[in-house]
Amino acid sequence: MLKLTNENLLKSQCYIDGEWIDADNAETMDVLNPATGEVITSVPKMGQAETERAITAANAVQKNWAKRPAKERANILRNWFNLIMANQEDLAQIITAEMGKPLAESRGEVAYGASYIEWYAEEAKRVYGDTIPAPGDDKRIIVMKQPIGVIASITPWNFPNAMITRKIAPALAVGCATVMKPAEQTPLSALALCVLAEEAGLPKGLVNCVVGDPVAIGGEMTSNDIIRKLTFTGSTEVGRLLMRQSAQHIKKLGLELGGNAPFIVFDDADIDAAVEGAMISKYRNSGQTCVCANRIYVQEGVYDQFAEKLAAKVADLKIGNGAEDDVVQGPLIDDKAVAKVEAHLTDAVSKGAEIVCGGQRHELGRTFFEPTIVKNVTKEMKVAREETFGPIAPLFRFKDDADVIAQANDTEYGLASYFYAKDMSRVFRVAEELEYGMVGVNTGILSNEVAPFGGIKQSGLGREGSKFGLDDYLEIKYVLLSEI
Ligand SMILES: NC(=O)C1=CN([C@@H]2O[C@H](COP(=O)(O)OP(=O)(O)OC[C@H]3O[C@@H](n4cnc5c(N)ncnc54)[C@H](OP(=O)(O)O)[C@@H]3O)[C@@H](O)[C@H]2O)C=CC1
Ligand SMILES: O=C(O)CCCC(=O)O
Repeated sequence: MLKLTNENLLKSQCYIDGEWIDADNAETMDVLNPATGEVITSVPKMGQAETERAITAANAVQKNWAKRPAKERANILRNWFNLIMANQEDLAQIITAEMGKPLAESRGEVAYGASYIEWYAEEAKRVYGDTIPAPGDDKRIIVMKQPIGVIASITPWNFPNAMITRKIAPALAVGCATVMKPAEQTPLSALALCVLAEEAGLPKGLVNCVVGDPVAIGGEMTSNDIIRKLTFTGSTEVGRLLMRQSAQHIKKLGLELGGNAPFIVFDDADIDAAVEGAMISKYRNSGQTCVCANRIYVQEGVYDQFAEKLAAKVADLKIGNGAEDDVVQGPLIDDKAVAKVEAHLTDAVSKGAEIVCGGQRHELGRTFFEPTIVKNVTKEMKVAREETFGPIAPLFRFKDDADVIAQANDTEYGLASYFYAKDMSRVFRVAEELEYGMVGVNTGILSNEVAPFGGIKQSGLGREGSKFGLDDYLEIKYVLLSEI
């Protein structure tokens, strides 16, 4: 049973044009707690018509919002940030209830999500244009940056709060209006953010949240000409589909898609630090993040030592309902997620990998899976090519730098990568040669609001966070002034 201090944060209706409403056909869908299987509440199952109304509402207010001075927009966003932090515990309880991650991680996610609002509230005041020396004495060139207009966002279940703020905050800060569609497993965090957005003073219609049929909602978002940008976090498969659908109106796209992160431990690394980094990178959110270490490459001289130390740490992980004290591994999101983990493991073992620890569903049942380590993994196995999105640490052995860089880059993905080494010339060379949007050196965690998060290759387009993240919501206009 979800008990909140501020009960108003638990919503069972969607938020369109500043009103809390049901689906036109009154259909609903249940939101389940993945740790217990209990129904937390139900939410409307909306479709095309409601999405269209949300887009129209956003369009009606966008230009006025954009005209307000950046400082005014910033002050309202700052109110939103303050309210989120004041309600941090309730928002964390909601994340844990609908998504399953341990409460400590949920509290961290709320603060992490809010940090994007704080950062962009500040940064919105610095949307500088430019002047350019003109090619003739009778001419002047001015470059201005203007908000792109109405944007749509589609977000996943693994970070039900922060993936929304990371997209909405820069959009609102520069003067865009927004329509969001959260994942069907985790709509409650999104709706709670809307409650606080309203309280913070964000004008009616500026932030809209539509929950329901992904095909109908995504179809409207990509076919409605008012939407000028679609920002999506989720699987590469759905990203590709949305990109295809967006081609009709040549919409700007922000895509944060799948990853297949290599985590490399060189023989000169601090092995204890590398083990700590691997624990965070691999087992945060039970392995359900797109930047989780998916392939762990360990140089042959330190392979056994690393495997032994990692296994000792994994043995200490407490599994259970994320709402309970000291639990650090919650359930996986659903049966499909467990089936993928099992398929990857079965495939690896059938091709010669050896289970060091874990390897099966946990005795708690449901979607709890034991944190697992497998040794003697090779590139022929599924774990080498596909994102597992679960708590399996596959340990690959490598000989030298050239060998591991070639293996690490041998994937269509290019989101996050990590390596541990001390030698400075190696550090620079490897950081340059890894074909990834993000490289963590001697660290297992990369994400923060001041840095550009994003991938290359089939991991996506655009960047979120940092000053670079603002450009994704702005258009450049060049004005040529000519003397007459
Ligand atoms: N990059 C990342 O952060 C993430 C990667 N993944 C990867 O994807 C795999 C599958 O996870 P899954 O949750 O199914 O990811 P999806 O890509 O299916 O879901 C992400 C979001 O896209 C929506 N969506 C799904 N289909 C459509 C569609 N046709 N049109 C518009 N929106 C759509 C979902 O809505 P709805 O929930 O209503 O289906 C959800 O809001 C994971 O195992 C993992 O490998 C998953 C989540 C996050
Ligand atoms: O998995 C994701 O989609 C989001 C990455 C989490 C992070 O920001 O670190």
